[in-house]
Amino acid sequence: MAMAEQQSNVAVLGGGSFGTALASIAADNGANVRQWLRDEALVAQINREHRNGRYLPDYAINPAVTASTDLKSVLTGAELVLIAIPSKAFRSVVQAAKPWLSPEQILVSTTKGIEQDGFLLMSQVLEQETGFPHIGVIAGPNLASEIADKQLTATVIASADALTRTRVQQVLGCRYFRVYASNDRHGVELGGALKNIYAIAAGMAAALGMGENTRSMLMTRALAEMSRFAVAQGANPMTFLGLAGVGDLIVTCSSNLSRNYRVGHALGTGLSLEEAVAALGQVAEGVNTVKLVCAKAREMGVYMPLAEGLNRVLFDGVPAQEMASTLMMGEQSSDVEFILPREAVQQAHREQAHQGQHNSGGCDE
Ligand SMILES: NC(=O)c1ccc[n+]([C@@H]2O[C@H](COP(=O)([O-])OP(=O)(O)OC[C@H]3O[C@@H](n4cnc5c(N)ncnc54)[C@H](O)[C@@H]3O)[C@@H](O)[C@H]2O)c1
Ligand SMILES: O=P(O)(O)OC[C@H](O)CO
Repeated sequence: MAMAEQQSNVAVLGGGSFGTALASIAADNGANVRQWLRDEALVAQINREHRNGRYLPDYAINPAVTASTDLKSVLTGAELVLIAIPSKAFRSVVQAAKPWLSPEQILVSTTKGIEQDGFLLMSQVLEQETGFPHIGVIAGPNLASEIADKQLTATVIASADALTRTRVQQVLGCRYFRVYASNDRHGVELGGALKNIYAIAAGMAAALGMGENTRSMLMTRALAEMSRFAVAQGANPMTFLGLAGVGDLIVTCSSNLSRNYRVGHALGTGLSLEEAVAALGQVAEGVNTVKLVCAKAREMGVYMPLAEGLNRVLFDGVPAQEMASTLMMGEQSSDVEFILPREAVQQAHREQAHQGQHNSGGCDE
């Protein structure tokens, strides 16, 4: 046993790649782990072969993980409940689990998505459904297959509740998985959800043959845009300097292991959205997130040219090649607006124009 101080009972809801990877970490760390999933055949395979042939076929699962389709037996006696269910099904699974949840338990969402009705993040859904005090989220640069391969990885547990932060650090922190703490739950959760949008754009840019300068510009301006949105939603901008902000953005915008990146790449090669999603065969949360975030940004008056550009490519039939113009036609404003506000740059431009000293700044080819 690594850092866990006492043997704990952990429940994982979800039989996908991340749920399976987290279940195995907790078991590697000495916990009793029970994993809930709906598919009887997959349950049998996990228990018999210690392998999840549907989502992580190439990796061994710690034999201490026991899978079941029975929510009651999985949840009863669990100190920590990790929920790794796509956002569209998250609430219904929490509702089904509710009879066996209790206020003493620590409930942690690992899902990087947004619920359409009310623009709710998954920890808010947990709060609404249970009203329990120990609620947190896990987010960070965490490609499930790399974790399953025991590649050195770090994540963030975010909660206003110190017990939640500490216990998750103890239960999951081990020689290949580091767990850093944050009390900005909203910022960390938004970071995880928002970066999926830009991972689609990055996959698309790669397929279109754009260079490293372009990729760097895309990721950096994405960081400016997502932190602008999150701050307008009440998050702390400093959170975006951390693993759940720039950390997750880097990995998801750079890796073919990311499902969001792969959807973008498929779009960039000319597939339609339906074809790209069908080819993936798994959930890419960013497809839904971009629609919800653009609607919310318009409502709040938050400037998000990259997300808007991607939204048009995904849903309005605009060719993927036009993503490039989204990058180049937006306002030339402040680099880091938490240092030099956008409004100050805009005001200076207006004053220059007013004095007739303004140069169009355009450059042809
Ligand atoms: N895969 C990763 O690398 C990774 C890493 C970090 C976070 N996440 C986040 O974790 C969440 C889950 O990801 P994943 O990779 O495990 O997803 P996945 O697509 O691999 O699997 C999701 C699981 O949920 C189950 N499911 C779907 N609808 C359900 C329903 N109505 N009722 C019960 N179960 C249902 C599926 O059968 C599957 O077992 C996602 O929101 C993702 O953003 C994923
Ligand atoms: O496969 P994706 O695109 O859902 O991304 C996985 C994780 O969020 C990376 O941290």
